[in-house]
Amino acid sequence: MKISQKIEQAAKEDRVWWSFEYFPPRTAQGLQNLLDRIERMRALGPEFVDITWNAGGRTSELTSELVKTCQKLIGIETCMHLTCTGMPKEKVDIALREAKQHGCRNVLALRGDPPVGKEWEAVEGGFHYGIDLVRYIRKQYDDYFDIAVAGYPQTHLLPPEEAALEMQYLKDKVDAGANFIFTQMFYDIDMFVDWVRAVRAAGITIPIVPGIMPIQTWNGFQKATSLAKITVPQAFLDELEPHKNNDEKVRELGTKLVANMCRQVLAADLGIKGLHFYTMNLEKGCRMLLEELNLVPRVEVVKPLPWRQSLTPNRRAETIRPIFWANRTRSYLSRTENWDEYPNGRFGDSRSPAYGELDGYGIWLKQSKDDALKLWNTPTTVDEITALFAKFCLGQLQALPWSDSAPSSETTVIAQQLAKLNSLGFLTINSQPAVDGARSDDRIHGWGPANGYVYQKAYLEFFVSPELLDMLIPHIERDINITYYVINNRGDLRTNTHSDGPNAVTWGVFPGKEIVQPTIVEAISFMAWKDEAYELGRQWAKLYDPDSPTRKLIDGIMDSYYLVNVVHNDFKKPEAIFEPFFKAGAEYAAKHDAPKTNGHAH
Ligand SMILES: Cc1cc2nc3c(=O)[nH]c(=O)nc-3n(C[C@H](O)[C@H](O)[C@H](O)COP(=O)(O)OP(=O)(O)OC[C@H]3O[C@@H](n4cnc5c(N)ncnc54)[C@H](O)[C@@H]3O)c2cc1C
Ligand SMILES: NC(=O)c1ccc[n+]([C@@H]2O[C@H](COP(=O)([O-])OP(=O)(O)OC[C@H]3O[C@@H](n4cnc5c(N)ncnc54)[C@H](O)[C@@H]3O)[C@@H](O)[C@H]2O)c1
Repeated sequence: MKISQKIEQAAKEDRVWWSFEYFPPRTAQGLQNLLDRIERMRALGPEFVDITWNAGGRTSELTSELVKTCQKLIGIETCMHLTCTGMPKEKVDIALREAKQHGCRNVLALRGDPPVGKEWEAVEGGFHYGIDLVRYIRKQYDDYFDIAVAGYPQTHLLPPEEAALEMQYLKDKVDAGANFIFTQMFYDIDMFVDWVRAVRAAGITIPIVPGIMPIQTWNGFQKATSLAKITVPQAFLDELEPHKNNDEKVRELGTKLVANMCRQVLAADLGIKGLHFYTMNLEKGCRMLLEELNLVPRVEVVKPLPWRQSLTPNRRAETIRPIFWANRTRSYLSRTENWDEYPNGRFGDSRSPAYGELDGYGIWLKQSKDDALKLWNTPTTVDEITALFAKFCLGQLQALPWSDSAPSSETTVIAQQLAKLNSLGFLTINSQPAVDGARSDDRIHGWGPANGYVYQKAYLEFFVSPELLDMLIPHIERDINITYYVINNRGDLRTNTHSDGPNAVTWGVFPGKEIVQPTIVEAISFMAWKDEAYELGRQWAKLYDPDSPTRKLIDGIMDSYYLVNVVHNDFKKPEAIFEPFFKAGAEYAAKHDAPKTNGHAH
């Protein structure tokens, strides 16, 4: 059924409705689990779901697969996003043909974001703007599909002539045949209301569906709003910031703030009866919001479900559950519901549907070309690169291609050690210090509910040259408490671990709760992350001319360096993780005599 018909029906019945957006997960297991989650979240009564399209098309086949499964097997009305980015006409044709074959009647036509540092460019034989896609779909499929387009309440803040131009573009998309508008997320209700009124004043009459992003964690909220440059009312910050180390509290307060905003949207006499939730593939935040709005019954205690076969085809025949649940298969399904409640992206569980995504649309450097060049200049030697990394760790550089925000406060505890490692040639991109039972409200290390204790194993992740790696490994292997994974850009993996299972590196003990284990290290997520890690380096290189020394230097590093992660499993020895690095670095220095001045590759 078309979404516009559903909207019409709900309006006739004068009832509020809602829908859920999901993105294609990064790993096969994440995908299986997302399907289970979508199926479970049906109980929350979404009118339909929609599936994002990955800019550049890396997981675009997955979008089609997901559309098919939701539409045919889960049996829920589905809207497919489709973008122009990296899509010649033939690929658009395939996507639309498959959508139709699968019974999908709804497409959100978008341009897609430009790759960073670049102007948006159409591929040869492709489309330029969302409107081109709208026209093409109408021409090819007449009115078979409902077509949605994107609207941006934030544009209302632009200078008047620019805002008017954006409004005209929106009007053109509607005149070209769009049936309804999904908006970008927003938190400023006044701005939203003004924008909707302006849309109506411009003669646009089709339904507007507001995009609602639940607030799930402080970091997630910060990242999502800064990436999309979304205005956040001061009242939100005043309420949330004092609790930024307690994600449970942030979500509780964030739910109230966002629910309040939703109530105002529904009450504002705008004719809006529907709310479109950006789930980020997470369940609890949406459920809490719907409960707070009294749209679904409140579930106080999640009772363990009895063991049952999954309805997802791939999981129907499953007899083995992941190692964590080996002895507790009965509670597996209900446990997986909440396993990624506080995703922190560092080394999340690759089985989680929410694994490794920040915006759901793809991986790009977060800086514009100008900003990137200002930050990182034009290094021409390895030493200049290591110096950038060392400066970042010391808090003297705002960002690296792999680290979009300044080091966290807990990183400052090991800043000197990290800076030294970097100057020795280990280019660190991620780390955590060991923590042996800090209070959960600890200013630096704390997280989670009050009156608990949190623990961490020391962790390091870095790029390193083959020669320096060869010197490091024997030192690492001398410490039986260290486990490591080494991978290159071709995907050859080496490890001294003896199981494929996850290694918990962050866990917390809280009153009246099971142990919470938000961060793990495991082979599958490392392998999935590896593509992204090398891709970020490639994108950095591409900011420079193809023949420039900087381009060649960074490409050379991405071609030859290994990506390594190391866990020191004895969390009572915070300094022990650094020792093998200092020894290997000293050995390297002795071999190369004056290592830090000549700038040769390590
Ligand atoms: C609800 C929603 C869902 C989204 N889902 C995805 C997704 O799944 N995958 C993804 O990659 N991205 C997604 N995005 C992001 C979106 O692709 C980007 O924001 C993109 O930059 C704009 O797409 P659009 O279709 O709104 O752009 P368009 O309407 O094509 O506009 C793009 C730009 O071109 C300008 N423009 C438009 N028409 C003309 C014209 N005729 N002449 C000159 N300039 C013009 C506009 O001012 C605008 O700056 C989503 C955004 C929203 C709001
Ligand atoms: N490593 C993985 O397996 C993995 C898995 C999924 C996603 N990712 C991606 O990794 C990135 C980081 O994820 P996050 O949310 O944990 O990031 P984050 O920015 O929170 O960084 C994690 C920790 O590492 C520290 N850190 C950041 N840059 C560092 C550097 N250069 N050297 C040493 N320490 C540094 C930070 O201070 C922080 O404490 C994201 O882009 C995420 O998508 C990584």
